[in-house]
Amino acid sequence: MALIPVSEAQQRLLALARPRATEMAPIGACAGRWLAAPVQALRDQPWADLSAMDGYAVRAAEWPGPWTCVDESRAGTATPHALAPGQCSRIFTGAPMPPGADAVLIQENALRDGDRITASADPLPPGRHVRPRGQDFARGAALLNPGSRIGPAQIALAVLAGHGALPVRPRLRVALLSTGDELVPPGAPVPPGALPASNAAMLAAMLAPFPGDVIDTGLVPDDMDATVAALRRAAGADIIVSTGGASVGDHDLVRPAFEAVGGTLDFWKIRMRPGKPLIAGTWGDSVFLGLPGNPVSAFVTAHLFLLPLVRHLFGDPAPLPRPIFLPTTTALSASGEREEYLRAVRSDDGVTLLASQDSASSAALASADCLIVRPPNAPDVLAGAIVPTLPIRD
Ligand SMILES: Nc1nc2c(c(=O)[nH]1)N[C@H]1C(S)=C(S)[C@@H](COP(=O)(O)OP(=O)(O)OC[C@H]3O[C@@H](n4cnc5c(N)ncnc54)[C@H](O)[C@@H]3O)O[C@H]1N2
Ligand code: MOO
Repeated sequence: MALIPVSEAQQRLLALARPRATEMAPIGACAGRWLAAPVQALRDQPWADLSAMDGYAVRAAEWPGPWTCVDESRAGTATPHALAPGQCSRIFTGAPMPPGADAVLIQENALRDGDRITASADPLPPGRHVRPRGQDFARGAALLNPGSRIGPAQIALAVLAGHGALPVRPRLRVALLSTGDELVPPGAPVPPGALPASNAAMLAAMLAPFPGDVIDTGLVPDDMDATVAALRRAAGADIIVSTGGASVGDHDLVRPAFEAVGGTLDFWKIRMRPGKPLIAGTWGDSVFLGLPGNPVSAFVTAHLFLLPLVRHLFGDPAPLPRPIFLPTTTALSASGEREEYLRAVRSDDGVTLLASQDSASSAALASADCLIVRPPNAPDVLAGAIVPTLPIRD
């Protein structure tokens, strides 16, 4: 198969995903998801003209008083009594204005003598310290659009609008397979020839912000039967992700095992560095992604393919990472025929390439906070040139 360009591979991968049904999720389970349908206000907010301050509800035209204080309105009061001319009501923040009152004299500006209230400062314009009914939103108003991300502020708005659940895509099930005879679990003794398996833990951390379950099917030896069995354990997940065994060596069995279980390959090998041997296809309702084993390759391909696929399955209308454009602080040499994703760090001066660009250099990856994107066959550029950069850390 010819190497395919990154952008084409991303589009093809997203097109493999089947649309998922919408569910109503309790509001406490909605953070980090995307709305699947519009959200309208089920009520007026505020529900009535409310006081914004603690003080006295008065008729502004009667300033500076005196008023006779005849009642009290507090948050929770449903039907405050109407005021006659010359009357006022004690009122607290969030309480409904009594009919007849149109302003609030804050208590710091009031002189009180028994029930007799007088203003001590500043004329009161009508509407002073009053939040009119529906000022925030009116019943029926369109508040949030489909495709918008649900964060803390959107949750507050939806709750105030009367919602206890929101329409979203269901939690995602992602199964992980780590292939390689050499792998031992994190923290286990590492005999000669062995390597701690870091990819599954890294991918689980990358997936952590998204609601769902990560199913780690464990370490899979480089053996056809074992790889097939691991894929069967992963069956039914929305996304199945393997790492390692994606390339062309005798022990790279992921692609043949995927085809042996009945998976349909869509593409293999991308014109990118690192990450060339990426495999993508479908198996039943699952999307399969075979990432390369090198930790940096696995990270970069997860960032460019797995996370956009996850966002797409949650209904994000713009799931692909968006570059920002920064000056490079050093000259960059010409790139080869593959698109390059160079590990780099950002500062006030721009973006600086890290010394090690080896796709096995986990230390360089851990100090990087962005990737400089070099298009295929890009020429040398001098320090100061503006280059597309993908942030990889919050
Ligand atoms: N003759 C060729 N050789 C290679 C090619 C090629 O085109 N022709 N491609 C190279 C590229 S590019 C990459 S990337 C690697 C990745 O290939 P694989 O996906 O088959 O990965 P492995 O060979 O299984 O492992 C590579 C490397 O990563 C380590 N590894 C594997 N799994 C994990 C894990 N879970 N945690 C941490 N490290 C892991 C593994 O021990 C190897 O050192 O192939 C090139 N070869
Ligand atoms: O594409 Mo590989 O990931 O360069 O090392």
